[in-house]
Amino acid sequence: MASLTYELTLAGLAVGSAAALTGIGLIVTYRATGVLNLAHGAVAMVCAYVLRQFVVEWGWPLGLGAAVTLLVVAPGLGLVLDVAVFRPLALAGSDPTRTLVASIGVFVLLVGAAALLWGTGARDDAPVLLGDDPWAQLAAVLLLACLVAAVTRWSRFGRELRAVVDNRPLAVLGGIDADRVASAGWAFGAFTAGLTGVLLAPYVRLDPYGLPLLVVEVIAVAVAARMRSLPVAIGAALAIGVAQAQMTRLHPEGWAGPLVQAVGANLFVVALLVAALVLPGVGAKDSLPPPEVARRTPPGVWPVVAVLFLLPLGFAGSDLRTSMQIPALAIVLLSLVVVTGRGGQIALGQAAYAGLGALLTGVLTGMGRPVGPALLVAVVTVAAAGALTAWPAIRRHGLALALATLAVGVAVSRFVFAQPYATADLSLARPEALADDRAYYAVELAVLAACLALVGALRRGRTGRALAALRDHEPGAEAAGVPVARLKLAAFVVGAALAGLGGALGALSLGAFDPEAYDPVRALLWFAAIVVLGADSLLSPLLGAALLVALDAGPRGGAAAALIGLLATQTARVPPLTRWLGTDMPWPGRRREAEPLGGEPPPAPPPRTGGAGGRPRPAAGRPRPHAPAPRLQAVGVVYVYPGGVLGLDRVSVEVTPGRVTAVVGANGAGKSTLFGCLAGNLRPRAGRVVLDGVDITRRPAHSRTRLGIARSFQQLAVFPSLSVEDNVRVGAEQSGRAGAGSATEQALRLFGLDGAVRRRPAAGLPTGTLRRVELARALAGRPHTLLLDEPAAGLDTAEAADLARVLAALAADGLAVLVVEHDLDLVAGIAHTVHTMEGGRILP
Ligand SMILES: Nc1ncnc2c1ncn2[C@@H]1O[C@H](COP(=O)(O)OP(=O)(O)OP(=O)(O)O)[C@@H](O)[C@H]1O
Repeated sequence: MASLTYELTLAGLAVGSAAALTGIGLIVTYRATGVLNLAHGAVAMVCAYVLRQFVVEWGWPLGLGAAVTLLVVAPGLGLVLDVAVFRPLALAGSDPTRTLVASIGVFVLLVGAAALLWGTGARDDAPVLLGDDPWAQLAAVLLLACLVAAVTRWSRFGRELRAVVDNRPLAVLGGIDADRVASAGWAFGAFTAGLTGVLLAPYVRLDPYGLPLLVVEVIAVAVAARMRSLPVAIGAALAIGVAQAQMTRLHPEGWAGPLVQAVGANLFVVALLVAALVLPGVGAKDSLPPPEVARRTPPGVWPVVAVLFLLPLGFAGSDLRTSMQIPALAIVLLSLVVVTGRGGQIALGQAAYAGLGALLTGVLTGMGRPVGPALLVAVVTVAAAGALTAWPAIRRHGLALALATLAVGVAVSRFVFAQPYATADLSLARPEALADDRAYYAVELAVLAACLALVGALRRGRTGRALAALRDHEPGAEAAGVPVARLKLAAFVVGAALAGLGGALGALSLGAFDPEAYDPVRALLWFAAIVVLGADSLLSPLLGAALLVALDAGPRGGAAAALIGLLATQTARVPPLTRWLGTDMPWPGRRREAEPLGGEPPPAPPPRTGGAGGRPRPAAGRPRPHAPAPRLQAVGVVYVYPGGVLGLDRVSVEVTPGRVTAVVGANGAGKSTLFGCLAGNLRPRAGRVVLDGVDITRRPAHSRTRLGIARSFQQLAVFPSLSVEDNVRVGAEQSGRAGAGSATEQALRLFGLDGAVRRRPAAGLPTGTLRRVELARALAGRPHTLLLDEPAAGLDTAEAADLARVLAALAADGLAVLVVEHDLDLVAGIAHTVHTMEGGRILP
């Protein structure tokens, strides 16, 4: 027994050391470049193919082939990725999320290129470099880790690397060539990827898909190490490797048997799930950047598309069968328009929902249920699964969200689609009436048209505006009253249902369940496709599905992946394709600097005040708050930041109806912290926030907005892709009060935004105009209390004076106004009460 334990431990160490190698490569690249390279495994796969090409195909000696592969090809590939993909993105001022999309593009491009060059079949003759001696592998890993540690600790390059990692702009100012550091990071990362690839290739099937995904699973060890600690990554990799090997001894009887074995064989996937869904998220809190400007599709485009989609009705045989994949895939891609295009959420697990839809339909029809009801039950079940899996993901952003959705996709693929107990003997027979391919294609088209109409209506209406607001500026959307968590969940649920429906229709067209069709790599390809075509466009799914099916129907697979991948790596240079058709100008596009309205001067802010007793009063058009205005109070509020900094120390303050209350103080005095506690973005450790006697301390931000407490932001929080009118409308619609239309009109009029500017997208309008848009949005919800965080920031003197008049008038009209402001002139002119803060306290 002891010897079996020893043998299994050795086997586990071999797997663990390969995983540790990946962890080292991922962490070093991330530290040097800020990029978590999802394509690490694809680089590993390409290097394994290259070594095989040298040694098996061309007959080179193994040593020479390995040296050229590891010391020339792999670092060279890393440098090419740096120069051709990631540096241009950094120079274009790209955000981490776009960089993430580029790394997905590299993944898809390399997988596609490998399929084109070497075919999609698995090779079992990859050369063996170190043998299966785990000690040799372990020694190689430890040697490499020591080398990395020594270089980073003691060499000049190491000092530069640490400086760049700590603060890149500061390092550059200090004369460090950050590009050189990044290039070295890419070259080293690619070298470790290459080493992993050539070590693993003989023991796993070498094909374009398997190895890259295997390496994706191992990202768990880098996440567990918080993308920082090499010893933790190596320890986690070895521990999981050994535990996975030891689990092969378990053979429980009964229903748990296959499940335990599946877990045992996929412990890295379990670790990825835990790392992505349970551990705190890694990476910056970015979302996809919003599209710049919404454009209308020219009227001629849709009829042309309709005719093209009707053409296959005249086809027969294999052409028709191939065409039948297009509407099904278009529905799957449409799910990404909802989640990614409109909702701005990264979704890398859609293949799982598509596959589950197909699988459940197959199981139900296999049990004798008719196809229609089976499809319906399958879609509803997949929607529920979407809710379940999205729940842990919805509080994550950017990289963390990408990993969470990817982990779900990989887990479903490994634990469901790859398991014989789930997919054995599954066939999907169409009903008699739809046995004819042409009839089935017609039904698919009808379903696709219905889905397009549904998503189109969703995008145009109140939910579509709220989703766009969420995508454009999440805190701003929350402040406007959008229930962010619920809306994200709804987007993921609708997305899962659409993906499930498309997946089921695709499987029904084939008459079989093909697990390869729902491989997690597909999900990456679909995501990249919808992003490069234009994520917030109804045309993209149609174009994307036609492109992917047509290209992959050719003699060699991989052409579609290569093309889409290439485009996804070039988002800094190539705009989304549907832009040429005049549809929604979608992401990606650089956010433009604020620029004046071409030709049209910004309308003058409305000093529409005046009235009895010399007190300013806004025009009768102001959206009226509910009366009488309740009183907002902070009572003994204490707030402590996670690092232990005391933000607020027993602060009590009252925001009184009909008065302007100002809070002033030096930088770091605690003004923004107080603001956050009142608005609901920060939860106090002690004390209460009270509205008209009711404790609202635990109410989230959007719910406080619905109670009548509106806020503005220090940094502008408008929704750039929406028009001025829609920005304001979101505030009116989400406040939960009736009469959104008239409230929008009144707010637009009050702030002089009811002219031609109302139809302009907020992107690119001058700061002064955007401040008014933000205030109009806040007032459109008919609040009784207005919290303003440095409202004069970025305004010129005239604009600040106009703002002061409006605020005074609003207070005169009964509103409770709190202003946190540096501009003491503004405060002196309008405030009835001024509090001074210092060191987290209100001075007596
Ligand atoms: N996220 C954070 N983590 C840790 N400490 C923080 C954080 N945000 C603020 N602080 C600290 O809390 C204290 C209060 O900061 P706060 O931002 O509320 O001040 P402020 O008066 O609004 O300053 P400013 O005018 O510069 O915005 C400061 O000491 C600040 O350094």
